[in-house]
Amino acid sequence: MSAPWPAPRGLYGITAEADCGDAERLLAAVTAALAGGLRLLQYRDKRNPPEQRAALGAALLARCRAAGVPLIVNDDIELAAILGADGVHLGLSDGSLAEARARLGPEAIIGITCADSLERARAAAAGGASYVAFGAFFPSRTKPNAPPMTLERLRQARAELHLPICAIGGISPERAPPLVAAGADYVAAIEGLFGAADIRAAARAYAAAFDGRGAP
Ligand SMILES: Cc1ncc(COP(=O)(O)OP(=O)(O)O)c(N)n1
Ligand SMILES: Cc1nc(C(=O)O)sc1CCOP(=O)(O)O
Ligand SMILES: [Mg+2]
Repeated sequence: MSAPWPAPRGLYGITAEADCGDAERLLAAVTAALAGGLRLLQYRDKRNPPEQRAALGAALLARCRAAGVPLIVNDDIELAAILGADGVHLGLSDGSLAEARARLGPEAIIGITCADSLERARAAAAGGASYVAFGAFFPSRTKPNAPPMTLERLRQARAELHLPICAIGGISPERAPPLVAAGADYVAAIEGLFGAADIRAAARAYAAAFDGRGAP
């Protein structure tokens, strides 16, 4: 059964490329993050061929279902459909929101990258997106060319938009609280979470930024 949406506010973990070469390592990392309070998981894997991504995605979905946490597939609408995942995340050069909605159905979680653009977020909201993502709030070693986004624009987005907002880009646990205070419902992290020596402790530290804040 699909996980409920919106998921409670909190940490949105995104799988690290470094873990995607080893299924055991990937599942151990995700299991630790779930134990630490991860609220959403995105399967982002730009290194493996389709068959391997289908196998890893299925294993991740089983793990997420057991924890009641939604699994979002990055970029690939068809893989999300084949897996029966909870949704898909689309950037500027990925498939369209309309195409994803038509393929995945009305209940699917569809997230849209808005970079630093309120205009794009307005269009995504009007087009039926489930959440919008802004970034990069800090320099990201994972995605060094992501354009910068400001806290002030996040506040504007929060004041105007009536759908969940995700913040992304170079976010460590220490950097999460001001983003949450400015209106982020989810903070997305790769390196700060899956690059941590203790992934469960890192997830807990992110989750602490949301203490006292309930559903979006
Ligand atoms: C939650 C979230 N926000 C933004 C992105 C970036 O998406 P995109 O711009 O398509 O870049 P890639 O991740 O595909 O390299 C994301 N994946 N997740
Ligand atoms: C995948 C991605 N998208 C971004 C955006 O700004 O849209 S930043 C980013 C990388 C996030 O990884 P880390 O937490 O390691 O910085
Ligand atoms: Mg993409």
